[in-house]
Amino acid sequence: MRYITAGESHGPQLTAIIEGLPAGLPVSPEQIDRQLARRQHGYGRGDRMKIELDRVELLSGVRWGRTLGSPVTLVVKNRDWANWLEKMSPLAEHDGMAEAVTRPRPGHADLSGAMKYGHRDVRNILERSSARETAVRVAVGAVARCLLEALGIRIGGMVTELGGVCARVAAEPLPTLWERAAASELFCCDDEAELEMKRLIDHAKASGDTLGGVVEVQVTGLPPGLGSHVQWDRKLDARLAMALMSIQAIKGVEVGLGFEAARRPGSQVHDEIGYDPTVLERGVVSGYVRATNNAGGLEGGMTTGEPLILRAAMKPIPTLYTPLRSVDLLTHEPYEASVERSDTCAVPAALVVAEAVVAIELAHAVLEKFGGDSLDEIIRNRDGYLAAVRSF
Ligand SMILES: Cc1cc2nc3c(=O)[nH]c(=O)nc-3n(C[C@H](O)[C@H](O)[C@H](O)COP(=O)(O)O)c2cc1C
Ligand SMILES: C=C(O[C@@H]1CC(C(=O)O)=C[C@@H](OP(=O)(O)O)[C@H]1O)C(=O)O
Repeated sequence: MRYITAGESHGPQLTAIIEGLPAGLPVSPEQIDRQLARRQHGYGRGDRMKIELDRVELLSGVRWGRTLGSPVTLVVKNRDWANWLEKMSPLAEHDGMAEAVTRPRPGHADLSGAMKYGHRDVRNILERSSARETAVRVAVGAVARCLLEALGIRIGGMVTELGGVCARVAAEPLPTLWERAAASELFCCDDEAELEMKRLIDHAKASGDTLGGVVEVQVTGLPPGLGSHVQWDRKLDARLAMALMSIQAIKGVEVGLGFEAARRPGSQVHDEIGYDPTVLERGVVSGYVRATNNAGGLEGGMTTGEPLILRAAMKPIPTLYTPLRSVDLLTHEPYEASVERSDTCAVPAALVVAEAVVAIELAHAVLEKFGGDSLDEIIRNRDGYLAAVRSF
């Protein structure tokens, strides 16, 4: 399975084409719109989210609610386009530099992109580097989720840190934590920490500053053996890390214990292996059991069958309403950086994007492992494999 996205932040629409999905997969616009709405939610976002009401249009590859096996085209329209018809026109009859953005924002793609592509108007870079693109990536992720859910694989997550405030995550089953996160404005499971996070966002907004944070994505119901140890680009941990790092403003990824593993001796890191045949009676896939899951569900680039635990660190938003120092690209004189309408904090939105890219990578890994051109064929292949694992 592969996909590509296209579209500018203030252009008419965002488009994605997904190739390689099996036939017979139930997909509905409602399932996709639910994820799009989650991405728009979240305390600390700017005024753009008051304009947009993201909805998907399914333009190919789905008929009567099921995939055909042909490429699936997804479109999310930009409502803001109506306000940018002139500034974003594809037609040539415009004074190129009249309203050019020429003071690159530190931390955004502006300066490197302008030098690389030879644009003096930074808008030609920021339109595509903008995280508006993540709207359609979340739509692709929602389709990937449809495949995973058909196989009993569930994805959720929460914001675990924001502006330096850490949430205490109680030792409760994941579905309970996911429900609690869903009820919070910041997708946070710790009410006390959430209040403090909101206070920090208010303060940052009032002072023209911005905040980042950490999101955690969890996945349950995975069979052991997705991904492979045999080649660098088949290792699932590497592929998941790349997917997460591809999200705008993500600067670090952890698997399981993550960086904490580097600080502990092996005896306090690795998850000891036991065998308990009684778990098979409860429908658990394999009799091999682990008392801990410090590995976060991945060993040797393959799933272990334990829940997948991934964290991604988001830097603070680069556009500051109290701008940082920059230089004008036309005069080379020092100036304050340009101010584009902006979010104060988008960590909750980044969680939804992180879940989406993890879903996409896992759907890819499932299709590699179980092959098949239709969902039924994938399920048959999966069941054959699970029978082998059960008696292993
Ligand atoms: C959901 C989301 C919303 C974002 N909103 C903004 C924003 O309003 N203003 C801004 O300057 N950057 C925003 N960013 C971050 C920039 O898009 C990002 O920092 C920029 O593309 C440069 O890429 P890099 O940070 O990965 O190096 C957002 C990122 C995400 C994931
Ligand atoms: C539009 C979205 O996020 C945008 C991401 C973004 C950036 O620079 O990344 C800058 C802002 O764009 P605008 O100036 O048009 O408001 C955000 O609103 C979105 O998430 O849908």
